[in-house]
Amino acid sequence: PFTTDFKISHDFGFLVLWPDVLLSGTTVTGAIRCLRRAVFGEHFKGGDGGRAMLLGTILHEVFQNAAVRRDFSLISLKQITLEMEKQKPGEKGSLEECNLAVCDITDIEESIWSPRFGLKGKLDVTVKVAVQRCRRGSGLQKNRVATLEAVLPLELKTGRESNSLEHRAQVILYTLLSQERRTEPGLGLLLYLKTGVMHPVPAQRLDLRELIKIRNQIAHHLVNPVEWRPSTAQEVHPSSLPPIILDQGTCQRCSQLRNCALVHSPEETNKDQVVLLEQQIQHLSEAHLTYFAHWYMLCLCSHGDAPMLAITYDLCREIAGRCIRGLKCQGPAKQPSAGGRGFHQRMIRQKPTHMFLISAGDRIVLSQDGDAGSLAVATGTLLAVTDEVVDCLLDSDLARYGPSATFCLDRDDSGNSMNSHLSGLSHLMADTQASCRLRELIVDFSPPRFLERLADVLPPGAKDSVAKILQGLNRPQRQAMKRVLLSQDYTLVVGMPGTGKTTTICSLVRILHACGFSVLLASFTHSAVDNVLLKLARFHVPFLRLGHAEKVHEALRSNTEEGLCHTRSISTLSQLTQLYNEQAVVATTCMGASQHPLFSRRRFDFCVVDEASQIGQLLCLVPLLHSERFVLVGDHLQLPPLVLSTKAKALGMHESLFKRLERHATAVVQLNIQYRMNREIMSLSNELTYQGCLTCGSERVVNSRLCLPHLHDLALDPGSWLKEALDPEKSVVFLDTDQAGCRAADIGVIAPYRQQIQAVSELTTGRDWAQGLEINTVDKYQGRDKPAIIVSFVRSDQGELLKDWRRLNVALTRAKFKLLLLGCTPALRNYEPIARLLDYADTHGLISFVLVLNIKYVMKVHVIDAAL
Ligand SMILES: Nc1ncnc2c1ncn2[C@@H]1O[C@H](COP(=O)(O)OP(=O)(O)OP(=O)(O)O)[C@@H](O)[C@H]1O
Repeated sequence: PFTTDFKISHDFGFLVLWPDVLLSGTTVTGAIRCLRRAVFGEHFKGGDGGRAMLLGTILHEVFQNAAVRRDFSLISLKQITLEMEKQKPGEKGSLEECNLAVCDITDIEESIWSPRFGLKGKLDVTVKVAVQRCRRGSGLQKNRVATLEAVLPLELKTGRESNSLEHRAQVILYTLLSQERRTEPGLGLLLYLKTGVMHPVPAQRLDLRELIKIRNQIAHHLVNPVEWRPSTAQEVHPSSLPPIILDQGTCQRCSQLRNCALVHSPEETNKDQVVLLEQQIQHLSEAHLTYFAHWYMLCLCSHGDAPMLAITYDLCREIAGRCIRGLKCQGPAKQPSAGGRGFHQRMIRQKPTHMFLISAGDRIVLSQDGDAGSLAVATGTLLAVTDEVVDCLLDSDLARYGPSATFCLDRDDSGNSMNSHLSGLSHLMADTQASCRLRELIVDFSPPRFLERLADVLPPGAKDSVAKILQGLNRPQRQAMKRVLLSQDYTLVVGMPGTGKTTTICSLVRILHACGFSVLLASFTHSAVDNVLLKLARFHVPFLRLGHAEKVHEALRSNTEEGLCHTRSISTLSQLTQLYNEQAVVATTCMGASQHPLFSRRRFDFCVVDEASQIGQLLCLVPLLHSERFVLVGDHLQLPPLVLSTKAKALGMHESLFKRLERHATAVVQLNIQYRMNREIMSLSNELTYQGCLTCGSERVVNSRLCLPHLHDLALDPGSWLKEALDPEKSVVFLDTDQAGCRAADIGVIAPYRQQIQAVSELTTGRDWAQGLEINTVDKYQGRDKPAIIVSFVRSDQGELLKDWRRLNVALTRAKFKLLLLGCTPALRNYEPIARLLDYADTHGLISFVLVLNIKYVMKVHVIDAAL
């Protein structure tokens, strides 16, 4: 039970600062030698790796598999098996007064999050041991041997047997994590796979205290990444970092050396260190360093504002749609298809609660319901969700908790996307040819170069196939193909709403492929990548889809690495290398491009990035680092990158790379022929955003109307607002609620606020007539469309979201045949973009009547909606 008084003494208790910052054992122990490196390690993740880490991972896995089977002779990788066989745990355990034998394996990769100690981690192996303890005494009690059973964390080490401070410290921290699940073990085990020697590591209070102190220092630096000094010109500055250590040897081998050099200031270094650090950045100009400093600070700002631990036991979470409680496993977990990994678990929902902040594809974390001690028993991905069931891919099997256990599912926000952004920034500053060229284009704004003649790039043999692909395209789309083929550096393709971006990208990839170029296709989300690939697959262009198979569209799984390895029976490293090298088209998310080993050995002729105006500037750099030329497809007049931190946004973090490079008009081609909206709906966006530049692709598009076959059966009163609102000939109707006092919260499909969506969903969830009705924010609708859209503007007072004209533009360009806008015109006139829209609607007779609404009519709206 919580009290307000906590007592910490020499012998009892720890002071844990910022307990919501969960740090891994590796991070804390890494800080023993250099605290600064540990802080950088959390910011610029992914710097370590290489052969040693790969071997380590393989060895861990082989050992863990053998341990689970309790048979160290059966592993298919024979060479390693032989070594493993000699290294069974328990053979050489020794501690002066402890004789210890492993009797059972309780768990493998047990994941534990501990907000109590501010730590998290995965225990390599959790073992049950029998400890024979020799009790010293006198007389008859002399040298009595007691056998105790205990469950202990066992840490595997694959490198040299050092029994080092860091290794022991890691085990000690795992004894703290273990306390979240069972009684304090007071002891952990350290097993060196190379020699087979196992060291028992007692968790002494003094060691624990020192390690918690180090953890607190790292947490302090992570929580306070920037300082606000309002009196200075810049106002916000990076906070001071832990000091640079004075050990040249350690620094020279450090994976964070470049990042350390990029942020160091001369006054914090000694003479020798200055030389070492300056060497790392001597290739950079003042402008490059300024770019680095600016974006580094933006990332820190945004990181400092990000919520820390998503899972606090807050009763409001369920009501706010942030979690699903009361989930029960429906039968045992299945193994995923085609060599996939993890546990495919279907869970039954006890009631269909709303969950607006979690959707398929999200990273999730499962905790045991109502038991703070069993936080994060599994993590994974949400595959699908209905009112009745939830399908997840998990990293551990929930069977061990028994059939009656109930779980709570939360979105896992602990993974920090800032790492990928900073990794992009750090690589941009590297001393390589590719980074140097990108710096010239992006930081120095060197004008992009173009060839004069297509004949210089088009191989004669490809002419016919290229001409055939071009046939299906309209003039601006063909123009875009030509510009890309002539480009030496980059092209920006502006895809206005409904202008066939996917068709254009797909044709572009086909043409580049036909010309013999290799292409890296990237986007922000998995679904956007798959969207293009699904189209591409129809044209039989071979491609490799990187990414976890379970996150990839079912129809594309045979093109994933797992799928291709399976169908081609790839089992050796050289076969895998060949697969990586021979694929002319490779597709990935931007984040995926920062992690996959393929990118350490391969460059592409072109990189095509979809949704580029919505991708953060630094994240967009990640795939570009692996190609000679790039094409960004987007529209900066639609939604910009999402930046949650208001401070970072105010300082310019929402500037996409697409927007930054748009200053070079020669690089820009516009797609302005659209196939989505009829003329009336399109005219709103033309008036508001595109200055009349957007045109309809055909007469059919111009005159298309919503088809309502049952409209006449409804016998609506002549002159009623509903009759007018549903009239297919009136493609745009603005329902003015000013005098009627209608609660706008009662109607709507697109709304700018989550609370509004929640309110409307509560009225419709589970009702037959609302089946398939989609209610969402503008942001979730970007890139999509529907035959009819109802936009509820909601507010009758000032609000930030409505001020964003790009958001308004997206809301107005989702409907194909019918757009109903609902709002209070006098209030909405306070927003400049909407005022312009209202003027336009007014002069074109689109604001047709004042609405008098009561609850009867609300129900009618829904009934009619079902009839659509
Ligand atoms: N050149 C064209 N001629 C005829 N129809 C086209 C052409 N280009 C695209 N379309 C049509 O336009 C519609 C939208 O195209 P597509 O699926 O490529 O766009 P999208 O990427 O979903 O839309 P957006 O441009 O809004 O992102 C499709 O029905 C497609 O067939």
